[in-house]
Amino acid sequence: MAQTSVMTEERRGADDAAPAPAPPPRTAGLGDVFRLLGPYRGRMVVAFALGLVSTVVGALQPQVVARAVDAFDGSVPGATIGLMVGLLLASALFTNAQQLVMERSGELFAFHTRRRLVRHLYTLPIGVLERRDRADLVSRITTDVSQLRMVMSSGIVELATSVVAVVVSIVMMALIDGLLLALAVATIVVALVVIVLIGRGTTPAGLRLQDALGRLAGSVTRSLGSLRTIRATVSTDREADVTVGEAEEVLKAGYAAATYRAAIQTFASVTIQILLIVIVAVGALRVAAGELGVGELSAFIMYLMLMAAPITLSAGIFAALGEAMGALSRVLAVHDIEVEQDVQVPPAVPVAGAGDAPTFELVGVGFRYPEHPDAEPGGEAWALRDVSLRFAAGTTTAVVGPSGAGKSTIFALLERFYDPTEGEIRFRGQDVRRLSREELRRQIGYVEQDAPALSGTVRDNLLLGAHDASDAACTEVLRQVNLLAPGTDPAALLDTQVGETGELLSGGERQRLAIARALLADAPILLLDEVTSNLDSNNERMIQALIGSADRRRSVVVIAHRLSTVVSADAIVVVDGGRVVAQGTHHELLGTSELYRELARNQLLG
Ligand SMILES: Nc1ncnc2c1ncn2[C@@H]1O[C@H](COP(=O)(O)OP(=O)(O)OP(=O)(O)O)[C@@H](O)[C@H]1O
Repeated sequence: MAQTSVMTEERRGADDAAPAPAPPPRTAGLGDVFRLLGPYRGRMVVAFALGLVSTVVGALQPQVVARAVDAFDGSVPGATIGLMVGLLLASALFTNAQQLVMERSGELFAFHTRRRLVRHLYTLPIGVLERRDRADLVSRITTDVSQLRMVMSSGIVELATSVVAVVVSIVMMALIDGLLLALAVATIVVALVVIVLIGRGTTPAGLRLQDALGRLAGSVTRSLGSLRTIRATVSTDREADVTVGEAEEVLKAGYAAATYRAAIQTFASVTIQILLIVIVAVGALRVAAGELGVGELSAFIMYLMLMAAPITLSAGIFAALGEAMGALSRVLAVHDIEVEQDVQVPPAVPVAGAGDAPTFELVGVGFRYPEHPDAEPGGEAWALRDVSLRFAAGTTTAVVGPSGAGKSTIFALLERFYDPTEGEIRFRGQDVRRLSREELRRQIGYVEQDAPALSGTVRDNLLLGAHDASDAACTEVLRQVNLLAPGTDPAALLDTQVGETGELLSGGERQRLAIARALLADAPILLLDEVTSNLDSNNERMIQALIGSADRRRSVVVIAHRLSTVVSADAIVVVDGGRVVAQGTHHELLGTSELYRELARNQLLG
């Protein structure tokens, strides 16, 4: 029984190892809109109420005008003019208040949506993020949310207020003339049915447009990120053509969306014009027949105009609603991806304090990246196969092997960017899936291969790993890694901008900055992936001395191609084709491992 439960847990671990695949995009529906707008219900009711008052006040105007026309005797009484001005001002006041509430709610809605999206995005599994177009994700947070904001907040309230304006106008028109009203209502119902039918095409068109915009952003980001390579390979025109090609796709999708928008808007305004002509013609006949007064006809036409504005406005909103639905579908698609789960195998346990237990232990670990979900177990497509390893506390272990052997993948599993497909990783004796990822990561100072720096200052980069470190502590680690040349002003250095991905620094400076960051964080375990590849021999020796675990306080695991950097390590692990093929000290391996001997011979160490 106990065995079954272990098996179940192991199986679950294996399933969890693959990041959740992006679900097939689903088209957002009205249900999603109402769910999203739920928290803004109060504000929308206030906006609606203000709109209602403004509409009712506006609806009184034609009555005043009709009376003034019918009672016209050569002069307009001051009271009537005063009343009209008063109504106008009151209507403007309420309209302004309504607009303000709506616009502010819209901004709040956009902020909340972005906040949720950013928090969600930043906690998605690395495996998912690495496979998504990042610029497209950015455009979902920026342009898609803006698109949504326009329609969701103000659009919905305006739609509701428009309905009220239409209803109020209809009631007032009914009081004036039943026949004219019947004509107007019949025409408007037909128009609405046609608008809804055309509107159905706007959602897919909007989705295509937003997707095309996302791809355009991706193309520009890709090119700007590799500008030097593009210039050096004389590929500027070719790359520009690719990006312009994406812009053309936006144009095509934009044309399609515009066609629907134009059709809806045109249909709405033509219907209103025809209706006006018909009402004026029929109304004139009825005035001639003595069945309707001139003032009444004027009032009727004013109500028709009052109704026309919201109808045209609604048609516009309806057309934009389709595009907003497209944007909403793209925002929801990100929300639907499962975030990185923290503790995957209950019960959760706290991370144990440092002791003599091995820091990390890999037991029969096999791993395949999500690209190869169906790869035969243990086959070539597996990045790691049956790896069993222990990293003893307080020692320096080196991992060596040919390119593509799986060295960085081991680090990715220790950091829990991925979980093993098979087997188990333990940290101080505990299955890492029982530990909080954040707590585990706090125990590790990790310096990635290529050591990218983040846009910002040198100080920003250092504080990533130790948020509260003082300038003095920052300066000290910079001095330790030889980044603070004699005579340099430490404050000025800390304030120096490093460029978008650290491109204002040399490769070696970037590496030393990354090491300084890890040193400042002062974690008990250091994982260093090829961190001295760009350093001259002086700096390399200095860094080695610095990160070495001479005082056995720190456990260090270092990946290195240059064997000179690892000969003094306490243990060396040789990896090839995803398997551990040998382990031992430098001297032991020279005797036992053909691959290590070959690596050493090639580097003139043998
Ligand atoms: N994020 C990833 N997604 C898919 N496959 C990957 C990913 N990272 C690495 N791989 C593949 O996994 C295998 C092992 O790669 P890994 O980066 O661990 O090798 P390495 O030994 O660190 O190589 P190098 O010394 O060149 O850095 C390679 O076949 C590589 O193509």
